[in-house]
Amino acid sequence: MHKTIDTALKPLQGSVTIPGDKSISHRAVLFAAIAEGPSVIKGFLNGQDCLSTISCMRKLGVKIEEDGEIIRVEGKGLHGLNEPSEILDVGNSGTTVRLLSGILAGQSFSSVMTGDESIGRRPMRRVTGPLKMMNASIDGRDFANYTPLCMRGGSLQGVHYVSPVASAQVKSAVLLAGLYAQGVTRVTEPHKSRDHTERMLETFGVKVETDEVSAAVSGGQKLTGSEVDVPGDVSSAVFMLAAGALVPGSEITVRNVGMNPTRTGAIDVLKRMNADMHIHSERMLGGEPVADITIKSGALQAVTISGGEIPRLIDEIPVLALLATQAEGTTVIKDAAELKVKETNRIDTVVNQLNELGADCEATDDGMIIHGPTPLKGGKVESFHDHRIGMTMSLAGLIASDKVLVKDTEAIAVSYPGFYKDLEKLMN
Ligand SMILES: O=C(O)C1=C[C@@H](OP(=O)(O)O)[C@@H](O)[C@H](O)C1
Ligand SMILES: C=C(OP(=O)(O)O)C(=O)O
Repeated sequence: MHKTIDTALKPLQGSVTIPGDKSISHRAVLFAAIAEGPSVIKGFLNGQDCLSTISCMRKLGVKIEEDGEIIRVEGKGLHGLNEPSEILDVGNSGTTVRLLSGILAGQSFSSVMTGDESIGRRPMRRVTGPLKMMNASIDGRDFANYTPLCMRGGSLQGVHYVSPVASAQVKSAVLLAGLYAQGVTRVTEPHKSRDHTERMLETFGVKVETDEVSAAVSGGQKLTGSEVDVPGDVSSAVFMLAAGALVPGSEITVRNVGMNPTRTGAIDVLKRMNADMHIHSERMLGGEPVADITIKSGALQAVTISGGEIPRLIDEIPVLALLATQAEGTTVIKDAAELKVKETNRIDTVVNQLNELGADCEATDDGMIIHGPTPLKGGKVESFHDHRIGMTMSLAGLIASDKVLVKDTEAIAVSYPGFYKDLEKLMN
């Protein structure tokens, strides 16, 4: 499916409510499945990735009822999952394959996970390595680095894993395996990654010990079924905020934005870019901070984005790059080599597709350099089946001088199925 985006002829106005957080929705289903007793998840994201998590857990024998944004899960307890008779298909979801690896590492049965072509290119040794250190038996292409992964676990031993990458998927997989392991399992990262696992394990009754860059659990702790309220996904909200910042004369409000400090790097960057933004109605929802954000369009300044800030905005870099094409000065994004192992190599795809429309971006080894402001022109661009690239290029179409055709936009349903509907609401 291709989508043609027309230049926005009038300012955006009004408000949208941001749908559920993808990271939190995955975790809610996974943790509820291995908890004892029923759980109810409210505000669940019905994106393709989270639906892949539901489908894998069903194949492991978990009863899950879907009722729009409300999901009911009959927990099976830590040791109640069944050996699956079919291959577990994670679709396009890195979070599903990596977090589920941690749970499957604790099962004495055999299971096989695979996913789409993009998943088949993403590195899995970062999780299978530490899980093997804990005593899980895992095989796959290139010595368990690529899917399909074949796992048989059980009898795990706790470890202190010092991860070379700041990755919440690695941290979560190891901590989940740690629930099945003898003794204490600790993960230390170079920078703090999103901490939804630590927060939600506590909601399910597990004691997690944390400090700035480490998290630890003791094995054998059971989870108790719970009620989870999923806040809106800040990663999706940033697309709407960018639309409001870019289309001249706009003033919009995005509601229900998850404001977990491990996720709000892009909000900090928008402030540094001088975006006219007001954060209000701050509140707590399901153990996570939430707010509404009003933004007006206006002149933007170039910024430098690097270091410990990168994990706090890793998924927002494509759209921040688009904003940088319209900012005064040179934006430098570095320390972001992780972008190369996402759904696409997001350094190359972002730089090449923005340049197709007349931007002035250069790829570097660990990021990109963007010279702005440059007017964007119409054209045909690829999403390469990467949801974040599809949304970024669609927003480029709003400010380009002519129509932009974005290819394969169905991928957007991976994280934000209502993206065009929300955008159209702001355009009417
Ligand atoms: O744990 C999570 O829910 C996620 C962690 C991040 O990946 P890494 O752990 O690879 O950094 C992020 O890019 C992904 O969209 C979701
Ligand atoms: C990288 C992403 O997700 P995942 O790793 O779950 O595929 C993303 O949502 O941008």
